[in-house]
Amino acid sequence: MYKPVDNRNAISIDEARKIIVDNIDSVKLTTEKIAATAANHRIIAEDVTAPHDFPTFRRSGYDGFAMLQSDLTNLPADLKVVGDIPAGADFDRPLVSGEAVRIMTGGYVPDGADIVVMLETTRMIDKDTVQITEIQKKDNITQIGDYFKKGDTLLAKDTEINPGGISLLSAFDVQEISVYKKPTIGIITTGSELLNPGEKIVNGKIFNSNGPMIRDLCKENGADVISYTQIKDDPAALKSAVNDLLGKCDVIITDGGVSVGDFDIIADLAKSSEKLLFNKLEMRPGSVTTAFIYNGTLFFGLSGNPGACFTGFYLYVEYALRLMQHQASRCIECTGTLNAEYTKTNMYDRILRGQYKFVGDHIEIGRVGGDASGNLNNLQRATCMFEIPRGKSITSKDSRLRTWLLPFK
Ligand SMILES: Nc1nc2c(c(=O)[nH]1)N[C@H]1C(S)=C(S)[C@@H](COP(=O)(O)OP(=O)(O)OC[C@H]3O[C@@H](n4cnc5c(N)ncnc54)[C@H](O)[C@@H]3O)O[C@H]1N2
Ligand code: MOO
Repeated sequence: MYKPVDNRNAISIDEARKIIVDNIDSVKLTTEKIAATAANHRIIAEDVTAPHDFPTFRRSGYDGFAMLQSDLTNLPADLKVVGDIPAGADFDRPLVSGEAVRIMTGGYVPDGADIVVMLETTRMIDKDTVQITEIQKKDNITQIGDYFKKGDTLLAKDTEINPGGISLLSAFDVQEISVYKKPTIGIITTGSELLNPGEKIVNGKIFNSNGPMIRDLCKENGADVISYTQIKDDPAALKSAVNDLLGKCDVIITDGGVSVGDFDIIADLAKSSEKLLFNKLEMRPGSVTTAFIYNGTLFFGLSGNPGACFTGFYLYVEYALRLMQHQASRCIECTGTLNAEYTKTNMYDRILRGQYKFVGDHIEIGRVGGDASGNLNNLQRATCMFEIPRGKSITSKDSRLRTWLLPFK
């Protein structure tokens, strides 16, 4: 018994992404408080402002001597060294005319002092007297609040924190912050041909290579993969795997079974969903990449072909995962210059896996490995993807093509 072939409405990459944007609110991430030092690459959910001025005391920018500028009008000037201020030390009285204190970089500049003279432009003429011979251009003092005033924004809401931000939070002893919870993901790979690791390879069977790739792509895009299952092409098994995940995941990603075959069970699930977002794209590979909302959960049905799975993830799932975390895609869209003629043509835009390099003032792009959608020989090596426009003409060398530079590559 064969299924009839369904007619699907093909849309462009940009139309599909617009649909994702319009429906991303179906996933609303709640917030949680976490330790600031554990927040690298998390997205801050509310502004963090400076609890006080920074620096909190007048700070020396150099190792040298602190003194009064008015003592330096006639050079050479000999000043009495009345103390030593190593890093971390306080000084218990204001400095007065004729005095200098030895001070270290970052040291507290005592009241009264209004200049720090670098060690290199001083000399000790006896154990307690320092002599300054050169005119000083700068005071070398960082004033209270020079870098931040109390109430200034340290990190704005929706910022992705990086180690620089962690440093900022630490500088102000902000120990806990509010961040968006990571999107929770359930992955279901489908296919009766899929072996489990360690099983014997026989005709018709393959190891599941897309599942582990999707799992790590999700993780590197800030998501929490809370479930990972491999099922046969069996509608009952799919239903049960989906039911187990509903309500627990923000997004469910399936792989395989989205085409028009008799066992394309995801295609059937998509049809029974409350909202089909798309199930045919004017691109290859990955033309059957599907997205839909089923029982309130956002689903992405990636193609089983490894090249199509890879392409579909970067163009749509990465885009959506970043969007739900209030971030732009990390795939940098730019124009690349093709390094060799490409002769294949197609009725749909073809997205090739490639490599790029910066050459002078442009980005040179070229194919890497095979272009068949089932070919996985370039998944590791591809550092970019680029678009061969649809149509009947050959794409010549030096064509300028829409390109996406891939993150973490
Ligand atoms: N009559 C038609 N047949 C096909 C069409 C079509 O339009 N009409 N489209 C072709 C295109 S294009 C693609 S792409 C595939 C899409 O197929 P599915 O996404 O439904 O995926 P499957 O049929 O399940 O598998 C395709 C291919 O990928 C292998 N696979 C599946 N899962 C994995 C995995 N986890 N790891 C590695 N490889 C996997 C699977 O064994 C197949 O070889 O449909 C074409 N057919
Ligand atoms: O979706 Mo298929 O990957 O277009 O070749």
